[in-house]
Amino acid sequence: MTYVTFPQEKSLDFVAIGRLCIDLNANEIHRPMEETMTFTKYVGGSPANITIGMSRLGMKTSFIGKIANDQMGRFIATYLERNAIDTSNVVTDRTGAVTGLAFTEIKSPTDCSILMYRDNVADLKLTPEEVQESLIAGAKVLLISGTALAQSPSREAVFQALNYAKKHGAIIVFDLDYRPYTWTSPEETAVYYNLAAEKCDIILGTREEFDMMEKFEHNPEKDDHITAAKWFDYSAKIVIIKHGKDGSIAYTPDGVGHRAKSFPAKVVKTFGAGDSYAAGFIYGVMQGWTLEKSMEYGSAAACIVISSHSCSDAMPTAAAVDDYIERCNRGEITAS
Ligand SMILES: Nc1ncnc2c1ncn2[C@@H]1O[C@H](COP(=O)(O)OP(=O)(O)OP(=O)(O)O)[C@@H](O)[C@H]1O
Ligand SMILES: O=C(O)C[C@@H](O)[C@H](O)C(=O)CO
Repeated sequence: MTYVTFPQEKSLDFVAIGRLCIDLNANEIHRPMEETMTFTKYVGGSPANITIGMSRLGMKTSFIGKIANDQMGRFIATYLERNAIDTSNVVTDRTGAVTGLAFTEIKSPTDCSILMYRDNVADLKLTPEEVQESLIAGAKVLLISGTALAQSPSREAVFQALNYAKKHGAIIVFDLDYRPYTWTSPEETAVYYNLAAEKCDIILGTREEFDMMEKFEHNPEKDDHITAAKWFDYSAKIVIIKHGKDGSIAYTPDGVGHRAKSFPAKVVKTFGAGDSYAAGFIYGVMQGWTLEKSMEYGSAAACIVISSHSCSDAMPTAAAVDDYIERCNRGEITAS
């Protein structure tokens, strides 16, 4: 059964809008940040990571965002270009804004956290006038990510991108990607997330992220079916609710909850799971695969990333995901 039909006549497979920043991942793992002395620098930001994942899987990709006019900004642009991502709508800030930094603390495979430096960041300064309509008009998929809704003018830029996507028939994917740091109140967060979600075809989030969106709803049991059902009255055709290592469920308007098996992983750290899962899943549905197969592919991509030190740099190719699934099926990979 096909739940989403992609506009095949468009030449660009995928464009994302939002955060481009830097991850500084602790080299000395299994210790707190206070005792961590060295870090490795990677491109970061959830929508950037997903775009890198899509490009590694062989899709034609582009990014809409804003970078700082400094060495970090240039590092990001160069990395995207080296990964075959079109940067024609990556704008350079001229106001002295800086690159967002995410320092990651890896205390154990299950105890990881992120310390964010996000004051005056360039990515939140993208304006609606800077979003190129022609780019979105030529894309099969537009992905938005919740963090870009946290402040103006980036918030308006995302809504403008949504208007263009609706006008030109791109499939819209919303990765909730809720990071509390840049929001001022839970009420503001819930209102803007809900307004954006109404326009989206595929919504992906963790149970906790959907709880945040349900601030003004009645769902005391945190029932996934109730959560998903609301969105089918708007534009949604697929709502995925993720439950960490317990896997994810994709709900569809026919009331079915699709589940896929998850895979074992030798976990180094948990962050990046959601981004690689999103890339693998979107790639799968764009190939016309079943939701179950697409989710399986996302889960395997996630396992590869959480078994690695980085998020962006560890995004796998299609051959690497196929190989991981085959090795799991042969029993060659066990959980850590
Ligand atoms: N420990 C694990 N072992 C195997 N697979 C995992 C594990 N953790 C996550 N996954 C896979 O990754 C998918 C997404 O993970 P999760 O629900 O943690 O997303 P997330 O919270 O958005 O991730 P992130 O930490 O990047 O924000 C899961 O549905 C599962 O398939
Ligand atoms: O959310 C961030 O900006 C940090 C990311 O760059 C990091 O790679 C991550 O958490 C992935 O989800």
